[in-house]
Amino acid sequence: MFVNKLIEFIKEKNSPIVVGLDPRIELIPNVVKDKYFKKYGKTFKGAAEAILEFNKEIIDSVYDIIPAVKPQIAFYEQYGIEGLKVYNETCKYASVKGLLVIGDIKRGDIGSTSKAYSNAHIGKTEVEGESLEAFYSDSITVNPYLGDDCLKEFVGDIEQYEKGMFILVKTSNPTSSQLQDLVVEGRKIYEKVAGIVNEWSSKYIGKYNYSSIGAVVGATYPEEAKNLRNLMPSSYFLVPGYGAQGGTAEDVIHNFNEDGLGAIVNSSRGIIFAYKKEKKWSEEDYGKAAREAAINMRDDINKTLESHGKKYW
Ligand SMILES: O=C(O)c1cc(=O)[nH]c(=O)n1[C@@H]1O[C@H](COP(=O)(O)O)[C@@H](O)[C@H]1O
Repeated sequence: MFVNKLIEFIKEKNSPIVVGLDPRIELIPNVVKDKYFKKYGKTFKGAAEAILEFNKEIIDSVYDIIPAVKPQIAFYEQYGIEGLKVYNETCKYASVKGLLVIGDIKRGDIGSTSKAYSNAHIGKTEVEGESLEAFYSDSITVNPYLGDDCLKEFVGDIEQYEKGMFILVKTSNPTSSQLQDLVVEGRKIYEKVAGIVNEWSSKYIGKYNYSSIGAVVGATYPEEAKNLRNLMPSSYFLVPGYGAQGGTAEDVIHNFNEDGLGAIVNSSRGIIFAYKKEKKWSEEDYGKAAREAAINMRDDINKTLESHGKKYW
């Protein structure tokens, strides 16, 4: 079951953090880019191959200190088919290195279309009686705004293939309140979504009392997190927004339960492009810089959890 593995990896590595693999070609070191642009020209193929080498070095540098990575598919899609191939190669490489892969795909459509998205990312696609895997991931992000019949289509594959999903509840962006905080029938919309997530979560609880059906709760909304933690006690929270978006360890603390579990905090730019932030790093050191940034983030969150009496393992 996805959530059991996630918890075991978090405990083994003493690390409730996720590294987001959101490559931006303009920030990839020239030593990597130049090689591929020379070989393939300034093309999608050149960009995609540079991204793959970059991602592999990042994964090699952090795989032993984190439980999971989260590639955001948009950063690959923008390079067309070549980008999508590299998305999948990145997911598989991370998995071979012993990491859980959270495919940040944010899908959701009418039921029958959601099923096709589910086949593509956490299930299998049938071709004349053959069951084939399109893209590899252990868990995905899902947009709930089409309602229950959309979510239901992902749940079948979660059960059958022991995968997970994180449903968007309260997102980290500055204007997330514009729609998510509207009050309808006495409750904010994100609270209503939390109610739906809680219902789905409680049907798929693993051996550590957490569910493979989780929620996305932005690090930038600590007050809302307190409320959401109570509304979805068994849901695992994916918490993006630490670092580059301004979220701090203190901000994310309410996403964790008293057992020190219940949340996994993501940082993308802050880790993978850490080499850009300090003069001490040369371009070639981008892997080392990412490792140091991931260790600092892990220690920051662990120290803060301990100071709140929330870490017991
Ligand atoms: O689902 C997500 O991962 C997500 C939800 C959300 O509310 N906010 C958010 O930033 N994200 C993703 O988390 C990552 C944040 O990246 P950084 O801001 O670079 O750390 C990006 O991949 C976003 O798409």
